[in-house]
Amino acid sequence: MATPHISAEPGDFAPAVLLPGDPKRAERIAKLLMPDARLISDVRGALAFTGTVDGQPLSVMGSGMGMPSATLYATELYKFYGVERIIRVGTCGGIARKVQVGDVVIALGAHTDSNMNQQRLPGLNYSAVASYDLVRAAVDAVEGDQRVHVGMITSHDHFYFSSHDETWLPLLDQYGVLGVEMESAGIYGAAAEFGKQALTVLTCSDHLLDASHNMSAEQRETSFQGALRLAVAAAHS
Ligand SMILES: O=P(O)(O)O[C@H]1O[C@H](CO)[C@@H](O)[C@H]1O
Ligand SMILES: O=c1cc[nH]c(=O)[nH]1
Repeated sequence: MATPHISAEPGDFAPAVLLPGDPKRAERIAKLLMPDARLISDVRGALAFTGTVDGQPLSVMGSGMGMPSATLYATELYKFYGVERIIRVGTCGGIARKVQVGDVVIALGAHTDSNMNQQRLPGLNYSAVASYDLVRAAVDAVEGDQRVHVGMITSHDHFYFSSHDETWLPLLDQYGVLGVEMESAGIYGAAAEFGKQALTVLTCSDHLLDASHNMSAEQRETSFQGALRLAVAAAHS
């Protein structure tokens, strides 16, 4: 029973799926965590793998960039493959001054300039929030001096436009927004639609108010170990 966008068979996905944006990051994560990982879908290059971590099944799949793409995959995983929890493992641009490049951000909730969730509940400014149990499991897994922030992020449609606007940034900082990315509000909305769980754990790859320590493109795809450990803890909690 393939879907239009996933060629896996029923039972191929584990109940918990890590969902990075980049399919190559999905492949790196699968190789890093699961010696027994097998490719279960590659439609449109959205690579998906399933294996085990410490004896527990886990899947990892690339979502592509932006809410339309990530929400489409989240919907098909929840609705057709029996997936119970999705943990996005991504990067974000830092907004709050206390967030430094390399820090981890656990997204309690995601504001958004997208209207995808408004289409679900017309007339409502829907609040897209993470699953409390997953937040708690990720926070419980923080060790020692690991720099981790827990709070709100914002999910934007544009990479190059509104979130980088000089008038917006101080306001977002004032209102406690930790960082910006492009998928979580959509994924959290899909989880709510199907009564499932979702969480986003991000690595700050660049800072919108101070570009001096920004990661290179390669670092953005390889500097996710700290976030990954928290994501796996939440996946298997
Ligand atoms: O690193 P990923 O997970 O792709 O996340 C961020 O990076 C991409 C933009 O460069 C967007 O997908 C944004 O959400
Ligand atoms: O969406 C994103 C992701 C990383 N950095 C940004 O500035 N924006």
